[in-house]
Parts: sequence; structure tokens; C-alpha cells
Amino acid sequence: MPSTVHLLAIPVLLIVYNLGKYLLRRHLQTLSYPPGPGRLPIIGSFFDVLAPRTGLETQWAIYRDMGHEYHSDILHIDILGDHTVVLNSAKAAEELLEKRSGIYSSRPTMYMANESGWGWNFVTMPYTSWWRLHRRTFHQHFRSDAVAAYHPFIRQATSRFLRSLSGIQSTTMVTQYNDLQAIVRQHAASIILYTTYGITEQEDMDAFVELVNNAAESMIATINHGNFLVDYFPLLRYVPAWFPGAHFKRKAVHWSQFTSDLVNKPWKQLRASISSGTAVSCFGTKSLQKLDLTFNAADATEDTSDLGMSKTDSDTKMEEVIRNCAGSAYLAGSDTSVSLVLISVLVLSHHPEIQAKAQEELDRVLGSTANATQLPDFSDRESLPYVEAVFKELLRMYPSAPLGVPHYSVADDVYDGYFIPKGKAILHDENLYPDPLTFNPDRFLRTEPQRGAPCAKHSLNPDPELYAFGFGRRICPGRHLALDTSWLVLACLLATCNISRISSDNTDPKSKEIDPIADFADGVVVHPKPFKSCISPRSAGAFELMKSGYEVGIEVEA
Ligand code: HEM
Repeated sequence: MPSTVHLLAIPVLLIVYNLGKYLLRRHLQTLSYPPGPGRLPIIGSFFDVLAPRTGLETQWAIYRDMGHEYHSDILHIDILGDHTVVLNSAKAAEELLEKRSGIYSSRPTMYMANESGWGWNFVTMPYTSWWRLHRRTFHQHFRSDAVAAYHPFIRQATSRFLRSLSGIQSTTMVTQYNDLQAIVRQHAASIILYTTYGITEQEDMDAFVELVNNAAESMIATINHGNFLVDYFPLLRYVPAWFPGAHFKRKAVHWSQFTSDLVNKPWKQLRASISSGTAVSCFGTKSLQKLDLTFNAADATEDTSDLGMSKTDSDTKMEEVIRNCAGSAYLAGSDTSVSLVLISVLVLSHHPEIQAKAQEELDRVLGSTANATQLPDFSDRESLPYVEAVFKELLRMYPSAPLGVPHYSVADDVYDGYFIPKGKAILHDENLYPDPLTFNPDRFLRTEPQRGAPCAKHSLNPDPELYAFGFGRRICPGRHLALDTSWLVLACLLATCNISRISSDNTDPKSKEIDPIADFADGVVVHPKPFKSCISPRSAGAFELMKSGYEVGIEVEA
């Protein structure tokens, strides 16, 4: 994905188009490219797209301004002969990435990512039988019904989250961003480390949170196709690290240590816990158990023959696949959910009226008063349509990964007379979501049509889950886990706390309030800029509830 991301960016999907193939097709030669910046010989639109990024402008903002400039919601950008298409509409994304997913499901070769040791990460793998094997293996243990088996642990992690939050409240009225972020990170990490590796010890967790943070730096920097010249000139990867100017090579060597640790260290720990008989049921153990079955049973379901392997090779290869999937989940699941929860706190602090409405619903459904006695649970979800609407509106307005991950087309294609499709910004498209920059959960509540009013006004806006997690065969396979964990945190926060904004800080006269529309840090996964808020328990009863949490064990079905 050639992108760093900013918040208003809305999912914008990029396809790096294989121009070479196109040029070979005579019948396509008459078709024009979609609009985009003018191209200089050889360097193409380098100065329009990459050069401004050394300044303050983010890549998404550059695309947005280009869209206005060219009056188009589909852009074609050529940099050094690499052709990128920006897709901004639900219609185009669905047509190409869902319906024609057979050719739009690959990834561009990310040379710098590979140099930095990310070859094992199936998020960036091209669309091959090797990727399919990873995807199948991953999906078996992260599909919706499989994730339900982790609900007891998710409740327990949420209890810990609330307890940590109540700890901050007892010492100060102002919640510092760093404290909040640390609690949110712990929560996300504990869930992903438990579900993938069965890791529960606090000490291990702290070390692994640090590891994933270190490794994420290189993923963020390298997943953007085009951030490094080697992405455009692959031959550069043969330059030795000592060569003057080969700074990127030295960076890659530095990063590859973290990358290797990320996939190997927690896996070794899981292996050791299996050997000592202390392993708990998790993605790793369940997949390994299945591996034994698979390679001993006549009705094996994991067919690796399309990889041209013998059964013996397969055993080793399948362990590698499981290890890679666990590492990919650990990486992909750590930062994304953190972003969603931090954004929820910031946005709610700006909308006391929405909190009050959600709290009224929660109190009614849970049968609580201000002296709350019960935390919301997954079984209450269907009875809480307004809390659900708040959750959907957060996903719509603030998708954690606005530019997704780029898809790569493996064959020539034509759409709407262009090589590359036609479209519009998806989650902020005013045709899909009227008044898209207003945070309005009511848009997801069904209302009765008014007499004489056009029907469309009363239909629900499309579910943002359809777009926030990508498309087609590459749609986020961890979305069920992400949705369940983030929903529970949101519902518990609303049930127990009042969140308010801090508009001025007496201790720092230069401090500026963080704007939930504009102030987001650039990155593949977006995060709000550091903000202070006041998260206070709604009542003494709510405070007690935060401290006690759910009274459940963490046994997870094998
Ligand atoms: C709010 C949380 C999350 C968001 C917004 C999110 C979003 C995304 C997006 C946009 C993609 C790219 C899809 C595409 O290429 O079309 C993706 C891929 C992926 N996500 Fe997530 N994700 C989240 C949480 C998670 C979690 C918790 C996990 C792990 C349990 C996970 C695992 C993955 C993996 C493995 C891929 C790569 C799939 C592939 O290339 O085949 N994600 N995610």
C-alpha cells in the first residue's frame, strides 16, 4: 500500500497496476487512464505525490486534494513507471475487489518489507497457494463461531482493563494519554497473545508488547509500496549494506532482528509450554493438534499437494504456516484494536449527549440504576441497538486502517472504460452516509418513513463493517475478534464511566485541545494525537463494578 494514512482518509484502496502487461495488449491501447497528475519522463508524478510528503501533508490529504483538483474520485498515479490506482467508491471496490477478486487479490511486491524480514507475514504475501494455505489455517480459528470460544477470556481482559482504569481514577481526575494508551495496549496485547499463543503472564506480556511495538515501526515504514527507492528499483536490493548511501540496507538489517524475534520468540515459548504440559488452548495448540490429525488421518483436510510437497515436508511446512499465522495475528491484531478504543474515548469525550443516550439504554436493558450492579455482556448485544449504532458510527467515521492494504491486479482489466475503476470515498461518501463528517449514531437506527418522504432517507446506512475491514478474498480475517473485543470495551466504558473533554490545561498554557476530526497521527493504522480527558466513574456503584469486573473464569473450549 503506497500510503501513510490520515484520519479523514476513509478507506481508499490502491491497486498497483501491472503496466507491462497492459502495453502488450493492443486492444487496450486505445483506452485512457483515469485522471491524475501529469507525468514527467521517467519519474512520472514523483513530485506530486512523494516529494510533498517530506512536508507536513499526509499522503491521504494529497490524494484528497488531487481528487478535488481533477474533479474525480478515481485517480491514476505513475511514479517511476509504477502505476497506482486510488479507488474511492463502494461500487468500484465491490465490483473489482469482491466480484473480480480472482485477479485483484494479490499484493504488490514489497521489496523493502522483504529485505526487513517480513517474508513470513501473510498480510503481505502475494496471492499464491502458499498464501491460501495460511489463510485457511488462520480462518479456522478466527472465524465468528471460533472467536466465541474466547469470550470468557475477553471478559477477563476487559475486567483488567476496567480495574486499571479505576486505578488511575483514584489518583487523579485527569486521564493522561500515556496512561490510557498503556492500559489500552495491555488490553489488546493480552487478548491477542492469549488467543494465539496462550500467553498470560504479565512479565511475558510486557516484553511482547515492547517487541511488537519495535517490529511495527518497520512494518509501518515498509508496507507502503514506494516509501523506499528499492520498491521502484528492485536491483538496489543487491547493494551491500556497507556501500555509501545504502542507508536503507542498514535499516533493513536493524529491523530484521525485531521481525525475526516477533515470529520466533512467542512461538518458542508456546512450544516450551507444550513440552512442559502447561500450554492452554489457543490458536497455536489447536492448529498443532489438528496438524497431527491431518497428517495421521486418511481424511486429511489440509492438502499441501498443490505446493508440490511430500507428507514429511508437509509436517515441517505446516508448522511454519501455523507459526507464520500466529505471528501475523500478533502483529495485525495489536495496533488496530488499540486505535479503535483510543478513538472511542476521544470521540465520546466530545459527545456527552451521545453518552447519556447510550447510558439510558444500558441502564434500561441491564436493569441498573446509577448504582450499576452489572456489566454489559455479549448476550446483551442485540438488546442494545443504540450502543451498536455508536460502535458502527465509530467504525464508519474513524476506520483504524483507512487505506487498507493495497491489492495488486495479476491480469489486465478494464472497468468503466478505464484500466482502473471509477469511484468515490467510501465511508465518508455523502451518497452512502448523508452528512458524512458528522458523528451521528442515529444513522444506523431504523426509523419509520414519514408520509411523503423519499424511502431512501429512512433506510439504514450501509454497515461500515462491509468496508472498514477490506474486501474480497483479502478481507481482514481477524475482524470477528476485533469487533467482539472492541464492542465489549465500548459497552463497559459507557456503562461505568462518564468521559469528558479537557479543553484547557492549566499546567501547560500552550496546550491545545485535540480535535477529533483533524488531529490524527499519520500511519498505516491511525491514532489520535495525544489527548487528555476526564474518565470518571458514573457512580460509587459503577466504581465498584470497575474494580470487581466480570465474575468468570477463563476456561476456553479445546
Ligand atoms: C479494528 C481492528 C482491525 C481493523 C480495522 C483491520 C483492518 C484490516 C484491513 C483493512 C485489512 C486489509 C484487507 C484487504 O486487503 O482488503 C486487514 C488485513 C488483515 N488483518 Fe485486520 N484489522 C483489524 C484487526 C485485526 C485483528 C485483531 C487481527 C488478528 C486476529 C487481524 C488480522 C489481519 C490479517 C492476518 C490480515 C491479512 C489478510 C490477508 O492478507 O489475507 N486484523 N485488516
